[in-house]
Amino acid sequence: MTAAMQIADGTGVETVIETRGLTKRYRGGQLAVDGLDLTVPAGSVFGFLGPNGSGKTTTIRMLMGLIDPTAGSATVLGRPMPRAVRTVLPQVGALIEGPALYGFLNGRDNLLRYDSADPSADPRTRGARVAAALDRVGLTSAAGKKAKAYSLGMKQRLGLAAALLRPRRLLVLDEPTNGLDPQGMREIRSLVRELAADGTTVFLSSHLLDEIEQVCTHAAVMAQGRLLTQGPVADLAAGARGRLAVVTPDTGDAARLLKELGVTGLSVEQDRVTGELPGTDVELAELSAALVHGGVRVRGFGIERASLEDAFVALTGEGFDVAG
Ligand SMILES: Nc1ncnc2c1ncn2[C@@H]1O[C@H](COP(=O)(O)OP(=O)(O)OP(=O)(O)O)[C@@H](O)[C@H]1O
Repeated sequence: MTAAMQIADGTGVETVIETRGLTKRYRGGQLAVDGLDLTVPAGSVFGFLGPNGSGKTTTIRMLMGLIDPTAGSATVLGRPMPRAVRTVLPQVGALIEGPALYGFLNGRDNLLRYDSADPSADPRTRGARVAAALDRVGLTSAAGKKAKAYSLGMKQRLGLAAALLRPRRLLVLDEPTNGLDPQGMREIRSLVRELAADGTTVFLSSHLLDEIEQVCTHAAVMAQGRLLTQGPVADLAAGARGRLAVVTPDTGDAARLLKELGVTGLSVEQDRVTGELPGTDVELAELSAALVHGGVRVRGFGIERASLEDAFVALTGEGFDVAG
């Protein structure tokens, strides 16, 4: 790692994106991002999660130096943005609000065009670079097809290929799977995993909790311009307590007994009863013994792992509703 990266306070973890009090108020008065303190560790796949309109794109545009913050500061790869935009951006591959492609050119020619727009790219090795990028995103066989005939997923992949024409330390992807079908989503996800395995830090925004859980090591959760929480995905999910789940044909009796034992938020579905444990010091063995004692035929008993969605609900007191 180079000296250009920062060492986060006390932790020894290198950070590739760091913001302090980052704030954006648009001219119309809209406070889109409000005092954001974000820390993205090197080597992470960092999910920037929030419903539509929560300020994700605005944050990314500030990080990339496309718009100026109203207040606060941001460093990317250890350099202040937007001041160091010229030194930082060549090291960052970005895919923001869909790739800019020429529909009348085929995939390969689109990439050749991108590469020739880069003054530091050696024209003698251009063909090889483009071929490698096409291969990386699985577009080699479709390279001769016009980009306008590409599916949305292929267009996204071509955009990613353009971002990968040179080695990058950081990839910034704004809603990379937006509008894709499940197959397209899987392709992008596996590509992100491969890139991360090669050591590239990936920062991606999404309004899909599920996606963040599947692909990200770390996440930050935004709502209405503010950061609700950030950290390793496993820790975020663990922050929300799992639900007790009992599988039994005697759901009525089970629900009644569990209620007496202090379990709240009970819900019954077919042969399952789930609910919130009354406290952290509850003996699960006692609960199951009480059920059996009460004549309930217990076929399954345990705590269901909390998901990021549970954590989000616990944080906001509401579901992960996507507005708009
Ligand atoms: N150029 C602009 N001028 C004024 N307000 C804006 C502008 N761009 C965004 N906003 C507002 O700022 C808020 C945050 O928008 P932003 O696009 O950053 O959210 P987002 O989380 O990226 O959502 P989406 O996924 O829908 O893009 C929204 O209320 C939006 O209406």
